[in-house]
Amino acid sequence: MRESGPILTVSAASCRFDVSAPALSRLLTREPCRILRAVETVSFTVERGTTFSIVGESGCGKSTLARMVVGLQRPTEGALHFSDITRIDGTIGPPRVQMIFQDPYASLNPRWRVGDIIAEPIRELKLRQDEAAIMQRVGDLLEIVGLSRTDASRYPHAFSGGQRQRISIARALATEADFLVCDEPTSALDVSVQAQILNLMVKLQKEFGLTYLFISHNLSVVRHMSDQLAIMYLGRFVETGPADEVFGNPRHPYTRLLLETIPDVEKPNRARRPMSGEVPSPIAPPPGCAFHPRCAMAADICRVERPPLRIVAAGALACHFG
Ligand SMILES: Nc1ncnc2c1ncn2[C@@H]1O[C@H](COP(=O)(O)OP(=O)(O)OP(=O)(O)O)[C@@H](O)[C@H]1O
Repeated sequence: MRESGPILTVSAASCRFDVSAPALSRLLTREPCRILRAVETVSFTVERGTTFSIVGESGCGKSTLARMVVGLQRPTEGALHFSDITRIDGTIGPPRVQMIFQDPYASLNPRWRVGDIIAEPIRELKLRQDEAAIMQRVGDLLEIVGLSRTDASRYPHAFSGGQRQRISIARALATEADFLVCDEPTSALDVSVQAQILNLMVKLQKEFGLTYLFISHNLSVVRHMSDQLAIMYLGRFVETGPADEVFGNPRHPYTRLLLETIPDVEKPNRARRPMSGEVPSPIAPPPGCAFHPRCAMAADICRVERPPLRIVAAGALACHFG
């Protein structure tokens, strides 16, 4: 039974959106076509049972990449491939992929009881035969995520944000998912609740051998749960590698900038540098290295030549000076 090895391989995947004005209006105004490059030639593999995190500021293409992985968005170029896996019950096939969204208020149907929300995928996928077995499984799942069996009869509005995110996780597990794409799953929650949900996710990963693709704008959120880390800027990966290495020895000036904005629990009085500058438009990215307008190290070459992502130590880096 293969329990390790790549579960997802993404090969030079790009996603471009045509955001041009309607043809007639372009004809009249002579405005050219406008192509927005949300994700540009991104390649990576995710190993089974591990967490691969993608971090970057708002608008850098993280959600578009997540949507491509779950099949909600087709890549305009490149390919994504899930490897077949062998499950505990001996069945072989592609992994079941589920997404956990940022907003646990919007992602649960307010008119459904929690029990029906979690039971729906079990019924849909015919994972249990009779109603008693379905409700037994719903109760088990509620307990697995730290809620109580009796919560099945309540409606989502009766729960806090953190509890709702637990319900979302239970619903994802109800499909017997192997691979969870988590798009900012804790960013709508209070800091103390964030830690509880992250701890739950780590526990579930160990218990069920889950694989996570974890998306966040906040490096501190992914710090303790990532195996591999990719830093994304304007649609491209600029630094990748084992999480310990990227945190311990950040090479890209953008990674260092992201790290400087994290509060340091050991040095609470250290001045936190705010993020300077804005992410440029993905419709008209700057020439050369897209980060150069915000980079304190930028030299002439950075303004004209885009640094390719090249192998450095156990990871990869796109910087002329790394
Ligand atoms: N369907 C679409 N049509 C046109 N542009 C889009 C579409 N979806 C995303 N974009 C654009 O693609 C770029 C990347 O967006 P995306 O949501 O992937 O970034 P993000 O890093 O997840 O940001 P956020 O954290 O704010 O969601 C943005 O400029 C966004 O406006």
